[in-house]
Amino acid sequence: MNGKLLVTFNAGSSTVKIGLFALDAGGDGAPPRRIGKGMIDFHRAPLRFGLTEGPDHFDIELAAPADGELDEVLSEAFGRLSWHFDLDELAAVGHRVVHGGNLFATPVVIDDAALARMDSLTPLAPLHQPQALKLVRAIARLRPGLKQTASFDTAFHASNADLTRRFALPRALHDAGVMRYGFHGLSYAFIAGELARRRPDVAAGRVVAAHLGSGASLCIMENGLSRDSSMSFSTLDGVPMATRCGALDPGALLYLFGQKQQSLQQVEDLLYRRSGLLGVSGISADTRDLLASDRPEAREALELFALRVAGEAARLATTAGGVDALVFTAGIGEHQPEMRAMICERLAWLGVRLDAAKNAANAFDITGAGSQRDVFVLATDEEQVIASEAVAALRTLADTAPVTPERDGQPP
Ligand SMILES: Nc1ncnc2c1ncn2[C@@H]1O[C@H](COP(=O)(O)OP(=O)(O)O)[C@@H](O)[C@H]1O
Ligand SMILES: CC(=O)OP(=O)(O)O
Ligand SMILES: [Mg+2]
Repeated sequence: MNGKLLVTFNAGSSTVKIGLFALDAGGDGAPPRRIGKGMIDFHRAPLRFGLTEGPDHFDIELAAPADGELDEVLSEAFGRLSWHFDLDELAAVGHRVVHGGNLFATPVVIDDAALARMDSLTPLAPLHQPQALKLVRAIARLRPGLKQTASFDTAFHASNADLTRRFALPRALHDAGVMRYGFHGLSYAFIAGELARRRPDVAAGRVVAAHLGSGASLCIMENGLSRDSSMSFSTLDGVPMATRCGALDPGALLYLFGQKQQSLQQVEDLLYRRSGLLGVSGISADTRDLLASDRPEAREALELFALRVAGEAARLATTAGGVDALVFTAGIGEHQPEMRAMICERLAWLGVRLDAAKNAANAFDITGAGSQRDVFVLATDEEQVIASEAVAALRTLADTAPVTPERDGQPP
């Protein structure tokens, strides 16, 4: 593989997280070493660009680009990177692509055909897929010939049993791909690896990992392999999220379309952007604001979140025939003791007990005295997984032609 540098983009629902990795660390087979990180936050945009140089670390801040400005922002970013690095040293850019459907079970080097297939899954992840693919196309225009890779959220759940993946719909629909996929797989892959490193005894068992961020889901892993998860066909299912509704009676949709004569666009906007914590509280999509509020609607949104997260943990335990440990991760999971306590109180019947002081300190092991399940807090790192998968994809598919530069939305 040529090049010693790797840039990663993790396009989530409310932010794009950027990673800068060195590939020269420790010789062949060593994981990419993170040397920089950054963020485009679409809600709390710093509206400036910066690259702060530490002893061996770069902090990158990018303006949240308005429509049509992405190329300029990225061009500036590559320009600034070139002050510090020879951009010919750039081996690839790795992307998180949320939906791989049943089209992608492993990371790939992106070519025109792969890009078209990823595009075809956009309706199933409208908050995520367009952002990631916009970045792919913008980078193809800016640096034609540079290899780009895609790592899929869905791929980690390929180990789920056929029965688990099935909706109770006619078989033909399942065969056509209408099934449970599961998301946040890059995060769960990182958690599985980190837990195996720190507590191999626990990782070998049945572990419910709760990725609680803007998007939120839970996954039960057995010996590090996904057995079931709360998100399914799209990024709407499972627990309530910042602005997404989580599991909903499909009869409510029939009512909205039929009796209320709502359009597809109105219902999509309602379910993806106006529901969840924002919809229930009417105050904010951010749990920090809700915890700080004394309004009863804020409390109700948080209680509903905790109830549904605990309920999913119990359902997932049924899939695996039990649960030995819980792991909390992502923004809420890593930083919010109050929310972890609310969820664990609802799992007290399972013998879950927290150590209040360790929980308050966001410690790794927050298991309380007499608890029948271990409880942990782990910081996730999706970018590290994207970087490792990019290296793997480049090794196996070294000859793939890179994406043809084109304007957004126009055929090549
Ligand atoms: N340092 C923090 N302290 C408290 N809450 C946090 C912190 N960071 C993130 N959160 C909470 O986590 C949620 C966002 O999760 P995050 O994983 O950062 O989002 P995303 O899914 O966009 O990556 C918000 O509800 C926010 O309040
Ligand atoms: C799949 C998903 O919801 O991702 P995020 O949490 O990044 O929005
Ligand atoms: Mg996220």
